[in-house]
Amino acid sequence: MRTAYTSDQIRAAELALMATLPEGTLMGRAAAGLAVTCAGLLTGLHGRVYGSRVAVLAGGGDNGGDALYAGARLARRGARVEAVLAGSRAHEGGLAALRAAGGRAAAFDEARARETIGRADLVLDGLVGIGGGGALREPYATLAGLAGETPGLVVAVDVPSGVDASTGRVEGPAVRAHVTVTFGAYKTGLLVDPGAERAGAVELVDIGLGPHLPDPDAAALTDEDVADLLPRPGAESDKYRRGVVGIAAGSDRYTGAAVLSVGGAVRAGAGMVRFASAEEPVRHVRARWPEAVTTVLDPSLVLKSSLDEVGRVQAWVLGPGLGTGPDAHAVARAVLATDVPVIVDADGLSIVARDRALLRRAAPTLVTPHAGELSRLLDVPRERIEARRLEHTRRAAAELGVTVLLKGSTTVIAEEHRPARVNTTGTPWLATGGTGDVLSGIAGALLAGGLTCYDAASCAAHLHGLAARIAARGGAGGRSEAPIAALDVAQALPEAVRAL
Ligand SMILES: NC(=O)C1=CN([C@@H]2O[C@H](COP(=O)(O)OP(=O)(O)OC[C@H]3O[C@@H](n4cnc5c(N)ncnc54)[C@H](O)[C@@H]3O)[C@@H](O)[C@H]2O)[C@@H](O)CC1
Ligand SMILES: [K+]
Repeated sequence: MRTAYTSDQIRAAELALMATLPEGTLMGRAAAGLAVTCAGLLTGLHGRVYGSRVAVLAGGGDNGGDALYAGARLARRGARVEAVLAGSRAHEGGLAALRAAGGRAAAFDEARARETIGRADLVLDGLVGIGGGGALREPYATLAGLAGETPGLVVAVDVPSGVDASTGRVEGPAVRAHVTVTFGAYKTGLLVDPGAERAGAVELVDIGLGPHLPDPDAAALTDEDVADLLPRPGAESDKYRRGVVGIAAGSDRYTGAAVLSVGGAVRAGAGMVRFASAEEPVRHVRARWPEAVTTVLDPSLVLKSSLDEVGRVQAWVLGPGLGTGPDAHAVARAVLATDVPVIVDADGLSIVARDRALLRRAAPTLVTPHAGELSRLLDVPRERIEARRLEHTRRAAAELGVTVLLKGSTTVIAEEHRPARVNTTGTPWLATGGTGDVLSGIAGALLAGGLTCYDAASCAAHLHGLAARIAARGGAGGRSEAPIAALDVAQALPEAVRAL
């Protein structure tokens, strides 16, 4: 598991560790690790460090200190290092080390900074780290913009400047790095968009913080974690024990979403799928997935909140293509009145946004909105949600008393009193119609298989992203990606499980 922390958590751990070590030890470790990564990148570019040009953007705090000390190490290996000092003061020790190693440094001057950055092979962003707050002020903002114009590689020190290390929030100009070298532990803002996207590849330098770290603020599952969590059939298993998932989706008007959700559940390893809906979607599901046991719902029974005719299930998926009219509302009421875990997705979310009381139930509930749907659930503008994804996912979990999976560029999962989970798999090709319906089916299968909402959501997102990548590459070994359809994602699920 990759665990991540807020700035405050990191700072507290650093203080505790620092108290046990001679002054300067931590910065020495950080700068040494940073210099090794930069030297590796420069060697990759030119075959050597000697003679390469490095621009160090140094803020007034310790983040600038790290960058200046790393610059000094590169200068000692023959790099031509020039530092742009952005603050009214610079880290004294770092600046002296850089100068002693033959590097140059001067206070910010726009024309000169443009020239230095414009000819650099590598720009080291040491403007602000975990001490940053709010939008970058001048001249930091200008320098963050100039870093975007360099022909060279951009390496962010600890976090890309302009990205909030605790949340991934970006308010104004921010550095876009090829590589971020982060110290001691991952910061949550490096895993959550828009910060994650600004960070590029993240490398962790161990500075000995481990024993001082508290419970994480967020975590990302690895393939191994998902392999361990995934319910797998044993010799004793039969279809009932493996988990029966009920899917209440589709309507005479929308049949595709139902087919995709059932496909996700079948391919993710449900013991059995019971599909309940109107006549037309039932016909489509039977034609595409003969494995599913189908029931045409009698509206009068649903109105009495009875789903007895469907048979026993261990979890329900509610919503894809369901519609939002009175019949759909009755189905939602009946499903949410059951005593098993329920995933509410798509139209199901529109229904509960209008009738929040439906979410007050004893059994666990997982909601899987995208930003627009979460905007309706929380009554917060979509743009605010996009800019502060983690914060709003947590808020929804607390306010609604459910587990929340927010879909999007990085999928975030929140449940009260648990670290947020951040998904790291996927491909931009996933942004296509119907993939969310497949996700609901996968999560349903895992929930019916016995996972909690929190684990089912995290594992479903992981597998979904992995399957999408495999589908886009035409197989686990493929190198370049191509467009995919939602059904391709469902079809690639077995290969994703095999690849874990
Ligand atoms: N505390 C420690 O033990 C260690 C800290 N390290 C480094 O130290 C960093 C934290 O250092 P600091 O606490 O000095 O803080 P930073 O250097 O991250 O930021 C503080 C500086 O940024 C300026 N600043 C803050 N917000 C700004 C904004 N919006 N616009 C413009 N300027 C802004 C402040 O005026 C101050 O000069 C870490 O990110 C890491 O790089 C590492 O050396 C490892 C050890
Ligand atoms: K930085």
